[in-house]
Amino acid sequence: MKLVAGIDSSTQSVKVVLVRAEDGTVVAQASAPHPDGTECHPDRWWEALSAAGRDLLERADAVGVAAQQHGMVTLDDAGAVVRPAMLWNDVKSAPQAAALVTEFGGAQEWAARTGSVPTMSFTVTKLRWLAENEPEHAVRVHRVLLPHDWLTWRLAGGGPRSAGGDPSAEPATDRGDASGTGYFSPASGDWLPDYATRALGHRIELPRVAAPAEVVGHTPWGAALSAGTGDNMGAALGMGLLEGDVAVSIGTSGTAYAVTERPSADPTGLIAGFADATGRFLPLAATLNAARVLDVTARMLGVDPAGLSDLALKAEPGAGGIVLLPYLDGERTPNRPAANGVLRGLTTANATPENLARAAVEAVLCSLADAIDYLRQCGISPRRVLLTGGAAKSEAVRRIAPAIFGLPVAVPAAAEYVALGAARQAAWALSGLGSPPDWAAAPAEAYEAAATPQVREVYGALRDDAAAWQVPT
Ligand SMILES: Nc1ncnc2c1ncn2[C@@H]1O[C@H](COP(=O)(O)OP(=O)(O)O)[C@@H](O)[C@H]1O
Ligand SMILES: O=C(CO)[C@@H](O)[C@H](O)COP(=O)(O)O
Repeated sequence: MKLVAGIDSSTQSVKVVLVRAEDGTVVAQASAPHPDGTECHPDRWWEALSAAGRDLLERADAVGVAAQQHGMVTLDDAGAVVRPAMLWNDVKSAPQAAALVTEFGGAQEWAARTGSVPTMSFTVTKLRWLAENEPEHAVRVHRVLLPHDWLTWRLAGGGPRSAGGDPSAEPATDRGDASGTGYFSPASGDWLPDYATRALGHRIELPRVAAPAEVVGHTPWGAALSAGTGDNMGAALGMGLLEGDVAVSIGTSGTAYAVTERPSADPTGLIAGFADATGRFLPLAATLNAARVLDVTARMLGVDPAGLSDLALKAEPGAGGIVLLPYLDGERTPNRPAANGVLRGLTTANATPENLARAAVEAVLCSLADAIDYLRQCGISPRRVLLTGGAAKSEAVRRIAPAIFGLPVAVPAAAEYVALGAARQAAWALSGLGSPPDWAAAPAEAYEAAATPQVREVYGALRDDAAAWQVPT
């Protein structure tokens, strides 16, 4: 019996699953936390992976890594990390994003060339930030990798000699994760090296873009390494998204995405035109404020996640007139890097823990309902939503989601879908076959509810009221 391991190196933690290659049955799994923040030294990911993967990875015949997208891992000519990676949720490069859009021909041109109009999440904007703010680091950058590329390279023995690695090992990436850099064309599958050069100020080495089922190297114990991918592409492969399905993930980020046969190029920038991990495409809207909005609301109310859910379900739809705009740490979709959260409609009568909890759940879901609408504007017609991510464990989120989305919601059985997608890619690479192995779709719990468009209307009025969310400068 062949075993494959899948890794999800996400913002808050790393998860490792060991599964049977033939049918995807999980044999063992483990996780370890990552440090909090919007920058992280890649060595911390390696240490967490080493802790969680102990006793699992070495049992695998093949390993695949999926990881948080966009993070900028800078290496010098000896393969050493130049500075901590700037992550997708780091908003420092918002001014550089706006400048690059203008400098490289405007939003239409960016969408046509790269599939996306870059916000501060995209790697290219972080390159420009580095050039402008840390020239002493910028000048040392020889190679730029994404989090999953770097971890795959380390698993293949790559790394600086000081860490026992081989700096000359050739790194690889896949078209899914490459499409979040801002210097790659998802439609053609080629790097756009001039974009990276112009952003940073000098030419850099980029990883080879591997085919979806390629073996890109081997671990020291002989396991095959698949190309790996970004976490959202991993989840799409792990869940086996079908035509008509829109996946909504509520983790550190909120995402809504679908698998399509044709590339997308949205000049409004609301939809990122990513590639997927199978040779198709993954148009996606990503928000910065998702599960953490629920975390901080629970903390304010002095309850745990289950307590927040209980409170929210005791309140009526519309939270007694309280509405929360959840752009707590600036927002990416829509592009409002300087926004903060806004709570509107508090009265002495409605200011209860129940209504505050409900307002937080409705806020996160309304921002993701907007994301689903942006997908519709790109020609996607969702028939149901597959709800995943850490906050999909919340009963309130599950029960309120169909009312806010106006769509049936299916919650696949609790599992690490990003890590399972990485494992499925590894099993595919191991098989040498033309398509991913047929693993049975996970059973899903169905949730339906009467739509509450009035909740979205009140939310939409606050979202569109710039005077309310603009922070005075
Ligand atoms: N029962 C729950 N109710 C609400 N939120 C939850 C629950 N369980 C976990 N979460 C939240 O899920 C988030 C982590 O989700 P996850 O998808 O693992 O994140 P990421 O992949 O971005 O690191 C945390 O913010 C955590 O508080
Ligand atoms: O930036 C994006 C997608 O474009 C995020 O979805 C990241 O990929 C991080 O995801 P999580 O840590 O929330 O899983």
